[in-house]
Amino acid sequence: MRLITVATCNLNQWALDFKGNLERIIESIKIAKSKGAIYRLGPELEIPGYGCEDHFYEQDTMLHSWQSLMALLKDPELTRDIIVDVGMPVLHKNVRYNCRVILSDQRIVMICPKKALAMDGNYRENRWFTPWLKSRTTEIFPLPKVIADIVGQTTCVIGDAIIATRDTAIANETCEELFLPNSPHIEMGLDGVEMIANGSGSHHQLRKLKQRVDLITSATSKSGGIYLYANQQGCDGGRLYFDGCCMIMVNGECVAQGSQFSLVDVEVITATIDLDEVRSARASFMSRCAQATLTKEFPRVLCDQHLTTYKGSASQPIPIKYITPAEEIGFGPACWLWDYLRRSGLGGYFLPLSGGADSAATAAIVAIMCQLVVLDAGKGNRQVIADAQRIAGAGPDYIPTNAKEFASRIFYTAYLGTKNSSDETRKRAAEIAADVGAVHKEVDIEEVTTAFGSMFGQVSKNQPRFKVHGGSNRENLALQNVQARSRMVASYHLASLLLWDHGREGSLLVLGSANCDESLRGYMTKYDCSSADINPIGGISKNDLRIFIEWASRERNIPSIAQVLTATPTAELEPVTKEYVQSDEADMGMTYDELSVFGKLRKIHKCGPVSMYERLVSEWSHLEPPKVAEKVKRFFYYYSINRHKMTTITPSYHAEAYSPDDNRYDHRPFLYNTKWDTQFALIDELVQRWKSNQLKENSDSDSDPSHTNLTPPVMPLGSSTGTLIDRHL
Ligand SMILES: Nc1ncnc2c1ncn2[C@@H]1O[C@H](COP(=O)(O)OP(=O)(O)OC[C@H]2O[C@@H]([n+]3cccc(C(=O)O)c3)[C@H](O)[C@@H]2O)[C@@H](O)[C@H]1O
Ligand SMILES: Nc1ncnc2c1ncn2[C@@H]1O[C@H](COP(=O)(O)OP(=O)(O)OP(=O)(O)O)[C@@H](O)[C@H]1O
Ligand SMILES: NC(=O)CC[C@H](N)C(=O)O
Repeated sequence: MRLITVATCNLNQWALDFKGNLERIIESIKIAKSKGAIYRLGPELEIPGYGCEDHFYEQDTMLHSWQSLMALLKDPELTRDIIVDVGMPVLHKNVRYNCRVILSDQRIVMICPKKALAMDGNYRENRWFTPWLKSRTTEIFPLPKVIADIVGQTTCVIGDAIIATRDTAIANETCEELFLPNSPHIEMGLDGVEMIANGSGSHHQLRKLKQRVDLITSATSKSGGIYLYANQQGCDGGRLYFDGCCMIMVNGECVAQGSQFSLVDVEVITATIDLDEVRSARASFMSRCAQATLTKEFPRVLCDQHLTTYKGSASQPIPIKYITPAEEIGFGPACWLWDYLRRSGLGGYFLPLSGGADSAATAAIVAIMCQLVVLDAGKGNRQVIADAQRIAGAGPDYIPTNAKEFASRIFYTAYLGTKNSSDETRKRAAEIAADVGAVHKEVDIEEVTTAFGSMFGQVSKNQPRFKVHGGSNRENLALQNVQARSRMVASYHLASLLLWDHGREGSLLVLGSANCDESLRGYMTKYDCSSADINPIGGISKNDLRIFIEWASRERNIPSIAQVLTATPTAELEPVTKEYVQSDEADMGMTYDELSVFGKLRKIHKCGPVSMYERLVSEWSHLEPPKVAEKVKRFFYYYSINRHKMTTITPSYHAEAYSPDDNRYDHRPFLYNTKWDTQFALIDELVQRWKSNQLKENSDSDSDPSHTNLTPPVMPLGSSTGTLIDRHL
């Protein structure tokens, strides 16, 4: 047995919070050492924080990063008997790299720049960094004088190399590199690297953890070896929630796993691994050995440390813990809201609560946040207790022990009724607020909207009417929108005064609750309650929210929210008559299920109108192509007339791959030709072609007595012939 004890962590870093970031790094090193680890891995760019974005251009960010590194090197204890692997940006020959810096015994062993940058979806690393493209090449890096003065070392190695200790070989692979078809761990593993250290900055997305775990499992089961995975955890200043889940895997099995969602700022996990297990697995895998002998060697940088011991016992495999999407929606946004609140310096949240599904889900997420705070306070988490005391405006003796009681200090809701509001939604809102412990107000905003009516009377003799009263579409929309917009102004007014009214300092953050699907369709009033400070559910589809509501009502002690599942979603902006009750899906001209499909095809599968039509003709076999064409065209029409609303959409928690958030994720124009002339003309041609084929087939079958199948077949994609443009040319 040759045992090695290693540590990795989840750190809740915050962009540009150099002091806090350094404190958390130091704490993680101390914990790792106290658990006997000889290697400590931290998240990607942990020194300045992963999300510095354009601040990476600033020389100040470099300067402060070196200052933090200097602090780590200055204290002889921190790097004694342990290899410390930290992430920071490094400028080499006037080129900026996203690097791992390897420290040992107050020396810099080497600097490993990231070789493949993350550039899709939310990631734009190539905007600030250059990948290290010189495979198996190292150069001399002259250390800044301040560092050289401390460590007595003037240069170190930078580049694509392996760290060779006296008894093993270790290499870095940074975040995105794990996701590549040709990951560094493949060649490095073949070249004898026994442990890969991956410091990541990887964000949460619903159902994504499995992909990450599968990649690490496959990396270590195919080639054998140890894999250390560290991640940022929390909101580091943007829309993303980094979901931790630090892990240690050996030969395809997990031996330690950290939390995915947590309020703990520093979480260190360790495992003791028998290196002989790795050696034996590899050396008996004969076809791998043959490949290994052919592998071109990487440069090795020596680190004169002995990492293994013969004493102790190895950690045993554990099952990987996955949670359900409903739990992910509950815990991810709740942790994000907590980080946002404590870091914003404000005194709590305000939510306009309508008694409908979306604001009910948002209220439930705040309730779960309060539950997590109470749970962590109960475990003695001093940071959580201190933050809770400050936010709640309570004294040093206050310890939150009851989630509803804590909510009553930091969560305010209001039902903002007009004459179109129903008793049913008003009652539901009050019950939900009581269930989550919020301070709830009922405010009548009818007078405010009437005042807008009088204002219009000053400029016109015409008084707009609702459609049900004989008004036009335009009048109908204007009368709806003034109610919705007044709610937004009322919300900010209440948020700025409610704490004052309760004799407390500060003000509240306004929560928005537009979901991903209605944003995509633009079924919302611009600058209404969708224009809030932040929105925990803006990246979540209506269907997932329903799953979440069902779970939260059952498992998180919020029974009243279950009522919204059976209620018809309605904006309650139009008068109810005997013949008419406003309903979301009827208004939108499409169902939430259909919207989810359109959303995924548009964003994830990169479909324009024609490809979407073609895909859906084959997937929606219950509909005939003319119906599919109508639905696709309707979707693109509404999507494009409302796209401008995405430019001002409230920043929301990114949770869904088909999020339409224009600001960071889904970059598109916001002024479209909403006629889509060319695109819709081709769809019409394809429909025409289908109709002609139908006629032909019907007439063929009429003349063929053996043909008994009367159901019109759906034409397979690309099988059509004719004189029209062939899409598949
Ligand atoms: N191309 C363009 N670029 C930039 N801005 C553009 C624009 N076209 C219109 N606009 C602007 O956008 C305005 C139209 O958008 P907007 O005012 O939102 O109004 P609009 O989209 O016409 O109506 C809002 C819709 O949301 C529905 N809704 C449903 C459920 C809840 C709520 C709610 O709020 O509670 C609302 C409501 O029933 C209605 O159908 C125009 O008046 C103009 O100011
Ligand atoms: N009567 C109301 N009182 C308070 N807030 C309201 C009211 N009506 C609407 N809102 C706010 O405006 C937002 C958008 O309204 P909309 O009718 O679109 O609701 P929704 O998206 O269907 O959500 P919900 O299911 O919460 O009603 C709501 O989520 C809520 O925050
Ligand atoms: N920082 C990174 O390289 C992250 C990229 C990676 N694809 C992820 O989502 O986890």
